[in-house]
Amino acid sequence: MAEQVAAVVLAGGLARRMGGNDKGLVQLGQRSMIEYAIDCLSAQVEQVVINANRNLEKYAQFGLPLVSDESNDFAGPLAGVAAAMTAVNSQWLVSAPCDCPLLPSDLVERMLAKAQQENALVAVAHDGERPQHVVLLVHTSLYQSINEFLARGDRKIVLWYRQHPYVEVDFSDCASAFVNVNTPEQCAEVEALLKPNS
Ligand SMILES: Nc1nc2c(ncn2[C@@H]2O[C@H](COP(=O)(O)OP(=O)(O)OP(=O)(O)O)[C@@H](O)[C@H]2O)c(=O)[nH]1
Ligand SMILES: [Mg+2]
Repeated sequence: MAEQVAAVVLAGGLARRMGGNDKGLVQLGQRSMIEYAIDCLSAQVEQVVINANRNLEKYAQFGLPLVSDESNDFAGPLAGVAAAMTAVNSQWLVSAPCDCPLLPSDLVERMLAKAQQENALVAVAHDGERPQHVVLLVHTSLYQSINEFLARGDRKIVLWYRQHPYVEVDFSDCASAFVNVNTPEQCAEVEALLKPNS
């Protein structure tokens, strides 16, 4: 287990493509969508926190620390990363969205190894076709940098991390691990990929 890394599962968005239903709580197979990412990350780091902005009493049932964005204007996933940094005391924070139920079981070790090897402060997962902008490893010393970026009204994660030494981490060997469930139709597609009883 990577002790110097904590993780946040981001569930703070509006989920408009899911008809506004809180995406982390949408049923996928036998469970709430967020539980897949929670389980995957809990096996890789000591501390996992949930970032959510609605239905907090329902998210509390997962028994993990819960943090909401510091502002209530839905400033995007980076706001969730910053909020999570206030709840952890690790050197690094990994973020993953609640709508990626098939994440790699070696996500954290590969992100950390590459960041350390390249002296980077941010690592971004790359599936071979595109960077996965919300699957990040971020050094927690960048907390203030995120808040300054958001305070300027900026939102785009890629514009933020390009200001810092960053690396892309190649996960093209398991690209399907980043399958993203944004719509009810995608829920049905991904349910077909889940192991029985999961
Ligand atoms: N904390 C926080 N997380 C967000 C915010 N907006 C999006 N996210 C998270 O970022 C991740 C990727 O975003 P999307 O897949 O577009 O999710 P979304 O914005 O809820 O969904 P759409 O409205 O359909 O685009 C998801 O895990 C969201 O929960 C936000 O304003 N605050
Ligand atoms: Mg998504």
